[in-house]
Amino acid sequence: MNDPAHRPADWPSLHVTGPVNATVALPGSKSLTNRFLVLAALANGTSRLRRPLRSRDTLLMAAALRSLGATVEDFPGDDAESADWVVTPATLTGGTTVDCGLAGTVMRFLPPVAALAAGPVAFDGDSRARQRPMAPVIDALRTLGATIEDDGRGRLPFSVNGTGRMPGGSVTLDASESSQFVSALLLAGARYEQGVTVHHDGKPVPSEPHIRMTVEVLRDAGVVVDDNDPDTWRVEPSEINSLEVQVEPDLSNAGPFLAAAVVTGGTVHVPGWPQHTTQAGDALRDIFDAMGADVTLDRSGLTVTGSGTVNGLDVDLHDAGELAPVVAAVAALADSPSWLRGIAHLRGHETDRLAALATEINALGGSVTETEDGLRIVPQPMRGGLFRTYDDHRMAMAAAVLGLRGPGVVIENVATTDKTLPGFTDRWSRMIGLEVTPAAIDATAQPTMTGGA
Ligand SMILES: O=C(O)C1=C[C@@H](OP(=O)(O)O)[C@@H](O)[C@H](O)C1
Ligand SMILES: C=C(OP(=O)(O)O)C(=O)O
Repeated sequence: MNDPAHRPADWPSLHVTGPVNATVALPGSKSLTNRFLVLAALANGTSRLRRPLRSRDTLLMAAALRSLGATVEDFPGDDAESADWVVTPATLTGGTTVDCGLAGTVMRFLPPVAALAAGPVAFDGDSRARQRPMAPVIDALRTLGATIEDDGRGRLPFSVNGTGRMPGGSVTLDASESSQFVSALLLAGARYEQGVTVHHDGKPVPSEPHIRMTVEVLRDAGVVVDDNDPDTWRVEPSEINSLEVQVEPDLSNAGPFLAAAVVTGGTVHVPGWPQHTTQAGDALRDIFDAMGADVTLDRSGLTVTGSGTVNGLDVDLHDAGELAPVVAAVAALADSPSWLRGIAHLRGHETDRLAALATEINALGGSVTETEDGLRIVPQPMRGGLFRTYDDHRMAMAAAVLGLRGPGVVIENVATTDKTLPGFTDRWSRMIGLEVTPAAIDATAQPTMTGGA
């Protein structure tokens, strides 16, 4: 991958000399879409998901559920970009292999579902997925009655050898590396004979809004969940009601677009921003406000207007780690230093994001130091150059933000953004007012473009 001759589609990112002013509509939330798909496949009837996200992570989830026996069909909806998904559950059967790609939600949420299937279900994924932490889910499923064959490393690949039923019960695990370990067991737990009680024992669980999201979608589907005691969640055994839901836009994916307003002194409006949400991306409102932007949420959506100066900030992103790459990019362009804290767990994300951000921002002239649990960022004049993305969609999006202000930033393998936001380069180009043509995404052939609104 480091051999320039073999690098997939590098993209000279777009540099602007004036403010970015745009309205940017975003497709559905990855986290909500994949939770709804799982619950719909376990439900007591046919469900309909409106405006679901169709990206690599959610297409892998849909394909996996199909291979376990559920039907997931396209149905014309009211969103031109994305047909509805109609999901009809069926008795789950094994004898299949699940490709997790690099999706944490697939590799963590589906083994507890596979434990309910009759027959073996093999799990594997991208080479980096084989390094992402999984052991707490594997160990917990064994405690709850599942048989799992693995090589003892507590990582992909492994096989869940289901019998068509799961006893369930109580389990203690350490979810300090990922909230997804807890969400995974809760999502399937209602279908276990004794339900499930999950107790966390360890350093604080990251990404807590994602667990709240899990609890909320379960309750909306009629499942009784008790989360009154700290670090303990109890899901009662019950049916899961079929769903009729509209997926909110992905607020974390709004990050780079809103950041474009912040770093260029422009205005970006994201329609449909929910007034109430469990999405971690909602934290962008406070973050960009603290960085000096004007942030307004009203019925039409969220509007962020950059003031022309960008304040550095000291922020704990433990609850919203997936925002860190874009916030780091904005911080690198700020007028004063920043601390991003509480994000040691990002070392187990799509790549080691702390190392990757420090290495790549520094390669463009920045000054980023990795700390035990985050990043210290001291803004410096930036230069152009290749920004490696390590198969991480959010690294590519962070690079696009840097490229707005510094000409000559080339984003390696920009297609990695397909993980959660297909068509990223088209959407980005439209945002800054460029006509989108097929040639505009033929990265290697194009000079750096200068746009502006
Ligand atoms: O449950 C989810 O949908 C997610 C939980 C979080 O994972 P971690 O708790 O591993 O950070 C988040 O970063 C990820 O993008 C999506
Ligand atoms: C950490 C992320 O994804 P995953 O669901 O694969 O963990 C992310 O999208 O930032």
